[in-house]
Amino acid sequence: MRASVIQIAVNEDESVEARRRRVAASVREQAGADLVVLPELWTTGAFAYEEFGREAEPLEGPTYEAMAKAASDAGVWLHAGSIPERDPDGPLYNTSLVFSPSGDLAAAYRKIHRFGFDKGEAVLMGAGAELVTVRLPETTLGLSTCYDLRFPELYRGLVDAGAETLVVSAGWPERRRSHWTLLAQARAVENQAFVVACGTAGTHAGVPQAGHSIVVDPWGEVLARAGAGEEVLAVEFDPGKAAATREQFPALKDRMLGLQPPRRP
Ligand SMILES: NC(=O)CCC(=O)C(=O)O
Repeated sequence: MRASVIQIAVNEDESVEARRRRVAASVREQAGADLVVLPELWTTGAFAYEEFGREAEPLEGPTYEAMAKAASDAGVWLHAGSIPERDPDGPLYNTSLVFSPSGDLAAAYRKIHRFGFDKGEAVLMGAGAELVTVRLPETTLGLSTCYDLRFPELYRGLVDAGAETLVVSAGWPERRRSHWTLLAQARAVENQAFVVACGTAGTHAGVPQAGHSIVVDPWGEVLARAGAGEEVLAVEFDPGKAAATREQFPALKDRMLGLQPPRRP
């Protein structure tokens, strides 16, 4: 299976429309790949909180249109990263879109864990409530977004739903780059799954981005790693390795569910 991870630079000197055109062109250049992955909130930047409301789109808005067309032009499965979605009946959501090679929407995932504690995304956006998997011919994707990476139970839920390739679409800051790499490898090892983690480059809202998108195999080996700048990370892997690893080293079968909390003295 061939995957292209497009690590986009999100800088404020480029308009959203210009970036949308540039990203669509980059997706088209990936014809021949099976899966293309984009980062979180690449229209605005994940930390450009003031832009969320201004640039929010309905689900089937301009980014949806451009990415659906790019997916069908290239004939690839496209995880188009996430958009600030304006739900007509509710709040904003940080919503990832996945398109099939014919340009049809295969899945939409509303980010479950919002970043910012008592500000930023955590107060500006609503929380998703549903795990999302997508069946591709070669593997089943489990979807997640950025801060979700810190919550292992989400990935266990995705594994229980059949995921063998965990996609993380992110706008992770440089300041916590070591966490990004460590957690991507941890999620791969503990879930015996591929992790395809795509971040942003550049600086927006004064927050330098980590870049360093990474693809990890179910044994925790790093198959490919990007640098700090804009880059397309192309990687080929055998998706069957997830099932093989789970069979040869069946640690997932030893999970002890429903543990009791410690008894109070
Ligand atoms: N956009 C995000 O979710 C940022 C997450 C982050 O900075 C962190 O977990 O650290």
